Amino acid sequence: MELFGTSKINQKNHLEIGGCDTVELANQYGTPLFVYDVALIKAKARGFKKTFEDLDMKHRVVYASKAFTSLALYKLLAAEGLAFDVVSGGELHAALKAGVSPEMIEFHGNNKSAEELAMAVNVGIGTIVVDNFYEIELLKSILKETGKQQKILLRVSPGVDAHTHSYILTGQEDSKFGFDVKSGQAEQALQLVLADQGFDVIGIHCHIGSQIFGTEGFEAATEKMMAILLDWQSRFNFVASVLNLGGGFGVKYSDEDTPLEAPEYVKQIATMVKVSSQAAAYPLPEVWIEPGRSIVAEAGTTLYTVGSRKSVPNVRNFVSVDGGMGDNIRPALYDATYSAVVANRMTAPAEEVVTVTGKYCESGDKLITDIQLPILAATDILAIVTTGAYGYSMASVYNKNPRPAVVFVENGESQLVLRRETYDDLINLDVIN
Ligand SMILES: Cc1ncc(COP(=O)(O)O)c(C=O)c1O
Ligand SMILES: N[C@@H](CCCC[NH3+])C(=O)O
Repeated sequence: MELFGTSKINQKNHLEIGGCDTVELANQYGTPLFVYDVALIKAKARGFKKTFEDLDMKHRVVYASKAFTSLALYKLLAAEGLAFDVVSGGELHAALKAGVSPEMIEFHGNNKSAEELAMAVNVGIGTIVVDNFYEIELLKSILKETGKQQKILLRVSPGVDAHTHSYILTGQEDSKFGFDVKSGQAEQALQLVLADQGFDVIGIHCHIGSQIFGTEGFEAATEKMMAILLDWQSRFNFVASVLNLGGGFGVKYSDEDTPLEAPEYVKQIATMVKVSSQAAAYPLPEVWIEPGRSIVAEAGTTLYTVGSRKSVPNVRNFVSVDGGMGDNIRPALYDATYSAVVANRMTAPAEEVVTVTGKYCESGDKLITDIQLPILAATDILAIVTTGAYGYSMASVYNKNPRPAVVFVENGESQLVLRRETYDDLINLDVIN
C-alpha cells in the first residue's frame, strides 16, 4: 500500500506522519483522530500554482473549502496564495474569521438565500458564482438597494458527462447546478446580467464533477467553454476576463484508483485555453480552478482504536473501530473504497480478510469492505489513509457520538486545530433542559 507525503515507517515499526509517531498521537489526543500532513498540503497547493506559473498564465487556485475546513486550514492556504470557494454563509463566516481577504473568496451554491447573498455583498466578497434565474433576481435587488456593483461569474452546465459516481456528477444537462447551455438558458442569463449595471460579469464557470480520473471530461468541458466564449463574443460582444473550470481532480484511495498527478489535468486544460484563445485571437482569460479533494485528501489519515470483532464462519470477519460513518460517510454514501494500515505494527504480515465497521447503529456503517490486514486485536491503532477530503467536513453526530479531534503535523510537531467534541457540546443546542 502506498504511503503519501511524509508518511513512513519509523524505527518502532509505527506509522509516522510529519515526523510524529501516530501511536503517540493516538495516546495524546485520543481516537478517532484526523491527522493532517501539513507539508503535503503545501506541496499540493504549490504544485497547482507552479503549473500555471510554468505556463506563464494568469490564474487563481481556488480551494473548495467544502472538502475540509478549519480556521487553521484557511490560514495555511491563504498564506500559500490560494483563494477560497465557499458554499454557505457558514463557510463564508469561517473564512472571514480566519482572516481571509473577502476579495479572495468566491461564493457558490444553487440556492443561496437572500441573507447569504446580502452578507456576501456587504463584506465585499470577490466573486459570486451566479447559478440560476432566482439568484439573478435576488442579487439584482440587493445590489440596487446597496448601490454596489458585484463581480460575478455565470455558472453554466456544459452538458459534459464525466465518468464518476452519479452522486458527484455535476456538469451534465440533467443537473441541479448552473444554467443549461443547450436549451439556451445560459445565454438568456448572460443577457439579463449584462443588462443590469449592478453586475460586473467577469466570466463563466463550470465544474463537471468530482473524483474524475480521465482527462477526456476536462478536455471536453474546456473545449465547450471556449466555444461558448467565442460564440458570446460574436453574438453579445461579451469578452470574459476569467474562465473558471472548476475542480474534480481524482485522488488515489485504493490500488484500483489510477489518477494522474492533479497538476497534469490542469496543465492540459490550461494549455488548451491558451492555444484556442491564440487561434481565435481571443484575449487570454485568467484561468481559475477549484481543487478541493486533490489538495487535502492524501494529506489526511484517520486513526482509530480497534475494539470488538465478530467472525461468522465462512461468511465474514467483522472488526469494529471506535469511529465510523459519523466521521466518514463516504463508504456508506458512495461505496467509496479506502486502504488501511496497522499503525502500531506496520510490517506485520497481512493474514486475514476483514470488513472494518464502525460503532454506529447501522448495518451500512462500514469503512472498508474485505481488506487484507494483519490479524487485528483490541487496542491496535488502525490508520485509514486518504481521509482528508469530505470526511470531517461531512461528519455528523449520529448516535450522539462526538466528532473527532483534528491535528496538523509538521517537522515533528503536532498542533491541535479542532478539539474533540464533548458530550456537553452535543447537548449545547438544547434549549429545554
Ligand atoms: C463548484 C465546485 N467546485 C469545486 C469542487 C471541488 O471538487 P473536488 O473536491 O472534487 O476538487 C466542487 C465539488 O465537487 C464543486 O461543486
Ligand atoms: N462529497 C463528495 C463530493 C462532492 C463534492 C462537492 N460538489 C465526496 O465525498 O466525494
